Amino acid sequence: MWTARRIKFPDCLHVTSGFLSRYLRLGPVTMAKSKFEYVREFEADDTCLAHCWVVVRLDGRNFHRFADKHNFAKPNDSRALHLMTKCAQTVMEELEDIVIAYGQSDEYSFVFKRKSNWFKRRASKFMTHVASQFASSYVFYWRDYFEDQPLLYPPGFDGRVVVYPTNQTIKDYLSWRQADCHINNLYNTVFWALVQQSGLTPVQAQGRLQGTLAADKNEILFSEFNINYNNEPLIFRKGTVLIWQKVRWLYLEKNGGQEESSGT
Ligand SMILES: Nc1nc2c(ncn2[C@@H]2O[C@H](COP(=O)(O)OP(=O)(O)OP(=O)(O)O)[C@@H](O)[C@H]2O)c(=O)[nH]1
Ligand SMILES: [Mg+2]
Ligand SMILES: [Mg+2]
Repeated sequence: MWTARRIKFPDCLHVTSGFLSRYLRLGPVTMAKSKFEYVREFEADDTCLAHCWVVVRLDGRNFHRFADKHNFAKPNDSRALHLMTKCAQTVMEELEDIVIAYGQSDEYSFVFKRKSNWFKRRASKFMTHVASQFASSYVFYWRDYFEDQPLLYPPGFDGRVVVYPTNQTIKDYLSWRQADCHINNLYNTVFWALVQQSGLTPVQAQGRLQGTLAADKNEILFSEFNINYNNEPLIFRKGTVLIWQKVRWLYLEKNGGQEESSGT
């Protein structure tokens, strides 16, 4: 049974540090070949297949609610999209070997180069580093994009890793995400026009759009709302691609003030 005992603070500190130092001293020596070593065998090998493109895709957790609570504009909130892109940019700058990123709505995909050996290609390392860097950036930069809208609770992002074996499959993956952006955005643009401009209820708007094809939706937008879908902003229709750009940068040499350029 535990009994409450009054320990003066310095005594307590002494006891704690004595305990710690004993364990730290023994730690490396005993743990290296201890009988406990076998537990490492429970760790799964999650090395991504060699020579393949590795994709980490993040997606906002329950962003339907998050968007509502934070008064995102419907169907697209430019602040939210640009904040997502700022986070993706931070991920690309802070982590290694990401060659391209693609984002739309509450998701971003990051493609690692085929020959990347970052963290020995362990999927869990790729995914957790991307997710944590992205989520912390989202909170860190929130105020830069949502000046008058306080962040009401911490957002979360799920992540998955998928490995693509050929250039064709990675191209098709990116095309698939972009097609998803297009289909959802066309639907949402008409849906919210019907609700916001024609006064339909969400259920009525949904009913009106049931069974319609892309051409029908374009027609509704044009004939009823004078909107040419092709003139909608590209960022809404196609999403955002981030790639590295080679730049020449100038610096001044200490002596002589001569300008030189260097490729990065
Ligand atoms: N109003 C508004 N909502 C957005 C915007 N971007 C994303 N969303 C919301 O975020 C949702 C993203 O869809 P999903 O990722 O499929 O759904 P989710 O609610 O995040 O749920 P899970 O991903 O399954 O956790 C959309 O359905 C919208 O409700 C935006 O710019 N404006
Ligand atoms: Mg989501
Ligand atoms: Mg999503």
